[in-house]
Amino acid sequence: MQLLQTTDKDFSVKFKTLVSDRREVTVDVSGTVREILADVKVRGDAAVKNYTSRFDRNNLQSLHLSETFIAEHATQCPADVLAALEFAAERIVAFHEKQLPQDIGYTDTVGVKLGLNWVALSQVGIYVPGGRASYPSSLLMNALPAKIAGVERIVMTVPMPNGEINPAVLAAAQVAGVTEIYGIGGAQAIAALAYGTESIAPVDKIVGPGNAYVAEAKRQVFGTVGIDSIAGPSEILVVADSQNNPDWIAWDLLSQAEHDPSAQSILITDSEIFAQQVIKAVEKILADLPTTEVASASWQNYAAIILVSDLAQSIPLLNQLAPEHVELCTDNPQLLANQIKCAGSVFLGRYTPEAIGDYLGGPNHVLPTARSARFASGLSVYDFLKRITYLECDKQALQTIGKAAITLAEAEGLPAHAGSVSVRLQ
Ligand SMILES: NC(=O)c1ccc[n+]([C@@H]2O[C@H](COP(=O)([O-])OP(=O)(O)OC[C@H]3O[C@@H](n4cnc5c(N)ncnc54)[C@H](O)[C@@H]3O)[C@@H](O)[C@H]2O)c1
Ligand SMILES: N[C@H](CO)Cc1c[nH]c[nH+]1
Ligand SMILES: [Zn+2]
Repeated sequence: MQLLQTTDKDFSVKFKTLVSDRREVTVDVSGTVREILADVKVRGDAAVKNYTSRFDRNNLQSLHLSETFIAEHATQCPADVLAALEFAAERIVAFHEKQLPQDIGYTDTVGVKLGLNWVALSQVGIYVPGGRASYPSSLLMNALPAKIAGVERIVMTVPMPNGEINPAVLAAAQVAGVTEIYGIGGAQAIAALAYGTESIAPVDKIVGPGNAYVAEAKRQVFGTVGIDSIAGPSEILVVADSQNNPDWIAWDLLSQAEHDPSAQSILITDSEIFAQQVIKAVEKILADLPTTEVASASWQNYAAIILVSDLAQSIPLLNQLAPEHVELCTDNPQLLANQIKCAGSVFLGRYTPEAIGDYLGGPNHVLPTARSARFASGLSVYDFLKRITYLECDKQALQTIGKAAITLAEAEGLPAHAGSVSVRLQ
């Protein structure tokens, strides 16, 4: 963990380093992924089975999980977990339904009819990670917006290390209404979704988080299919005054650190005493945290505390860092929130821990990381929609706007363009 102070002489140099620091896996997986993709493209199911046996120690007879398998395993999900999944789904659906956009249609002053229609993608693949941990919450966050958008075919892949699967994942699939599920993961699952195999029909877009192999595979199949953003290691930035309970803030910082050794937690505060209290609280929690190995590595290597003289100074710093999650733990959080330009998702006040957003706040938890919040947004219903525009001129409308089109076509040296308009004006 590093402590920076805006009054330090070398603050701007240190802050620049913090902003530009790359935390992604340094191992180059692109060669391995390229080989896996090429193999699956040629050998289909046989290649997928081969990699599933090698990387997940799972000798699948069939890649597809049968209705009976899904039902039998889903019933093993504890009742309280199922109830929580259903509660989460209701809240996620309620928020995402409000995102459905309106079509546009109007006739302009010269009689041209114009329109823009939103159309759902036909078939999408959702990748649910399952290597080190299982993520039923990510299944809901990926599948429910697709359902709301109106996607007809939602295909899910989830790895099953040693042939095992967390029943909560299959219960979440039932809650979200996902029925076409394959027990595969990694680059081989992305290849199967993008190119298709004997048993998996290809999709048009692949969404969902995953490890370095999954992320690289998504990068390499982009173009053959669409993808969402590449969601890397988690990040949290907490802006907190000294009126906060240091324990609460320590738990918030560690909630994202425990995801990945490359996760990043940052605290911006105007009180040095409070900063020291948070550091102590983090160390105390880490001593007993079951996920301490991962969380400690993240805290030691990537955490930062920035001391400012006034919390208003946090805004330009925050906008440069463009973090995945921001917590504003102050009395009047809206004042700061209004000035945020670059962040994935913002959590306001002392009673909105980011973990609520990870599970059931309503907004999506698949968010831009590694400063991509400068230009990207979290997963939403829009990721599963396309736009098609419409235009209709009648004879009179074409007379009015056609001449200028002919002039522009001639200026571009494209006589067939000019001709296709002028023949209709004669
Ligand atoms: N941003 C989000 O919304 C969000 C949500 C949940 C999880 N995550 C992140 O997703 C990631 C999940 O990673 P994971 O590993 O647990 O599961 P995963 O499902 O992404 O990866 C498991 C797969 O990786 C492949 N693999 C493993 N080692 C390999 C090797 N040596 N060569 C080739 N392929 C190999 C295997 O095929 C295996 O099936 C974590 O980084 C987690 O933080 C992000
Ligand atoms: N915080 C993660 C996204 O950065 C999402 C998640 C899933 N489960 C718990 N958390
Ligand atoms: Zn989380």
